[in-house]
Formats: sequence, C-alpha cells, structure tokens
Amino acid sequence: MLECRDLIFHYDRFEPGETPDFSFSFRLAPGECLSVAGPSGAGKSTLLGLLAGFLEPASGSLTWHGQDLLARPPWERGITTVFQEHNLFDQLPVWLNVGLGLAPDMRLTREQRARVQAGLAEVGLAGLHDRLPAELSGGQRQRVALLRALLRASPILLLDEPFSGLDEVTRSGLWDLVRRQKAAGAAVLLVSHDRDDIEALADRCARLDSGRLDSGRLRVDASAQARGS
Ligand SMILES: Nc1ncnc2c1ncn2[C@@H]1O[C@H](COP(=O)(O)OP(=O)(O)OP(=O)(O)O)[C@@H](O)[C@H]1O
Repeated sequence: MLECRDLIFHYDRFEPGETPDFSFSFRLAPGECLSVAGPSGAGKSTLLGLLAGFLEPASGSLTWHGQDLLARPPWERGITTVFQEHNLFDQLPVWLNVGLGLAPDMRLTREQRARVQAGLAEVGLAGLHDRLPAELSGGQRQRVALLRALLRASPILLLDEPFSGLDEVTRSGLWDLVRRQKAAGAAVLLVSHDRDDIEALADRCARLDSGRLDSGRLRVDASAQARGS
C-alpha cells in the first residue's frame, strides 16, 4: 500500500499566501489506479514531484508497505514517472532508450535486447529501433517512454497525462500495457482530465482543488467505483 499522509509543501521563494499551501493525503493499493484531475495550477505536478522525490515536503509521511519513502532519494523509491513529454535521452537510439528500463547501465544481455525488440513490436515501433528521439513523432516518442517505464516494472507508476495527443488505436494499445502493469501489482497514479483514459484505467478518481487532495474528500466517480478494482 502506498500511503501519503498529510504531506505538506510550500514553494520556498514565496511568502505564505502568495502560492497555495499544498496538503496531500491518500492511499493507493498495489494493482490499483487512482486518477487525479484538477484545474491548472491546482498542484498536480507538485504532488508528483513530492512523490517522486524531486520536491521535499515540510512535514507528513509517505510510505510503501510501511517503509518510509521520504528518507530515500528518487532512484531508490521504486517509482517511475512518465511525463507528457521530455522523457527520452536525445542522443540515444530508441532501443537503448527503452533498454534503460531493463539495464540502467546500458549493458543489455541478449535476452534483454530480445525483450526490448518484442516490446517495440508490441507498441508498433518495430522498424524504428535505431532512430533517435528527434526522428520520431510525438506519439511515437511517448510510446517509447511508456514502454521503458513499463519494462522497468516499478511497483509504483506515476503517469502525467501520458496519452494526450495520441490517436485512439495507439492510446488503447498503451492502456493495455498499463493494465498489464496493474495486473502485475503496480500501484498507478494517473494525472489526467481525459474521460476515456480515466474510464479505461482508473479504479478511483480524485479531484485536486486549491492544493488539497485528501482521501476524506475524495470525489469518487460513480462509474469507476461500480467497476471496482
Ligand atoms: N517552482 C515553483 N515555484 C513557485 N511556485 C510554483 C512552482 N511551480 C509551481 N508553482 C505554483 O504552484 C501551483 C501548482 O503548480 P503545479 O505545476 O503543481 O500545478 P498543476 O496542477 O500541475 O498545473 P497544470 O495543470 O497547469 O500543469 C501553481 O500556482 C504554480 O504557479
């Protein structure tokens, strides 16, 4: 269980009141997907930054199966984040960008290379493995980023509008990849406003307003709740 309790944050260079104070509380079980929506500036990226370890909270706790995550640097939290863009290393070819998910030192075994090729074929990128990110479309780049994140098989997956701008066929293929990750036990937090993405993936839906995401105030979407997790 990912448990975020009273995680409080304030951007330093501003006086209290100049920007919102953020306060986050929620629980997310393995195999569950919680979608988070909210108006621009509500604090969605701030929440992801706190969870991933790019921002440091003033107080509160963040645990995974009871283990303190706040004490760990980002790379030791078991969290993978996929942003809307800028996820790839520009100088590395597609296969190596994906391969980083399996071998962070870029020394892939023969078997790992085969898994990368199979994954690329699965997301419709089989012929593009030697291209550089700049030689891909936006949707193709996003598929590479998601494939890498999914091969990494982190227990916690943070998705920040990862499907926006993609066509329906591509999107539904990527939903399948995320569903498989859920079925393997990943806890997924999906920042999205897209009804279709939320319907396809979320077990519960929350709304962030004025810097607050609180499980006590969680607005649960009726259709998502009816589907169960
Ligand atoms: N580095 C920063 N320094 C100071 N304030 C910031 C900083 N980053 C964000 N903010 C402020 O914090 C608030 C939340 O920003 P955040 O980026 O988390 O919102 P968001 O919900 O992700 O918005 P969007 O949907 O537009 O991406 C905004 O009022 C923003 O202006």
